[in-house]
Amino acid sequence: MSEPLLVADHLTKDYGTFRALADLTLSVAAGEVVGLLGPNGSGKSTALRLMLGFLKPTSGRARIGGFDCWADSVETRKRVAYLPGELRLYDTMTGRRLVTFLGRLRGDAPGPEVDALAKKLDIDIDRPLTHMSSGMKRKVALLAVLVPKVPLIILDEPTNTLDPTMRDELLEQLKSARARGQAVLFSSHVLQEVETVCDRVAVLRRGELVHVQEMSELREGRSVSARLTGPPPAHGPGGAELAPNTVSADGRLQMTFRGPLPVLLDWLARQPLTDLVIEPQGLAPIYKRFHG
Ligand SMILES: Nc1ncnc2c1ncn2[C@@H]1O[C@H](COP(=O)(O)OP(=O)(O)OP(=O)(O)O)[C@@H](O)[C@H]1O
Repeated sequence: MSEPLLVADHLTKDYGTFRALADLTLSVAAGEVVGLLGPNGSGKSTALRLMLGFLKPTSGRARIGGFDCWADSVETRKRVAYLPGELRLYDTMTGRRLVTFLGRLRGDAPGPEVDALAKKLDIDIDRPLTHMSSGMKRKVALLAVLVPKVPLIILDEPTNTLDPTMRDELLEQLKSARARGQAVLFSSHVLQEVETVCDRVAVLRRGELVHVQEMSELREGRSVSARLTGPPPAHGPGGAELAPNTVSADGRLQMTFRGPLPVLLDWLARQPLTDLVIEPQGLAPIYKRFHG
């Protein structure tokens, strides 16, 4: 069986005596969207820059399409479109010239999709970049990343400086990229955006991978919060055992339920409730476990 599109294999980076990334092993398959989640300084950008061949690993390696990201960086970069966390654009160009220039560097001639995408992102790409706000420049950079149909898109905190409408548009664009079979790896510290779009989420803490979450597992779960006015129930939904701290001393019920909704509703209907919230299970409790 061939290896996944992107493979990080015990990837480690020290800056002097400081270990910014420790032993990261992670893969991204074609057509998969993976989020790299962690607070400031947890090693997200370092991981992405190692995968792009901008940094030499202290030990371990990363491969894209079977090529080593450091030793064969020309080959690996042909397969990747990258949005850096901090932009350095050629300010004298218009947005259109920049996108065309970057396309030509990889041997593509961007077609009419540039204008369609510019319209969706609500940018005038014929304005010089010097006349654009930082959010507009970021949208031009996003356009340059979304136009080429490369196997892998890597984005470092792509929603930074985007307004909420544009953030949603970007997430839609990432879903479209997945539907075309492109893989996406992006860093973020915003739980809600990774929940919306990712197939898998990798949580970093101080340079270490502390958790990998398949989002499909969470989407099957529901988080239930309620207040009980009577004694705690003897059993959970469908007669299942209840975990010991499901109901606190002051009557607050907090649980996760996986199973058919009617079973949950039937059980809840028989409890002495004054308050009830049922939500899709999100990443928040998992993230809090590592970054509480
Ligand atoms: N060139 C460098 N020299 C020394 N230390 C560095 C260098 N670049 C990053 N670091 C340190 O490595 C750690 C990881 O940084 P990195 O930029 O990878 O984190 P991050 O998760 O992307 O953070 P943010 O969310 O703030 O962008 C931080 O402690 C940072 O200070």
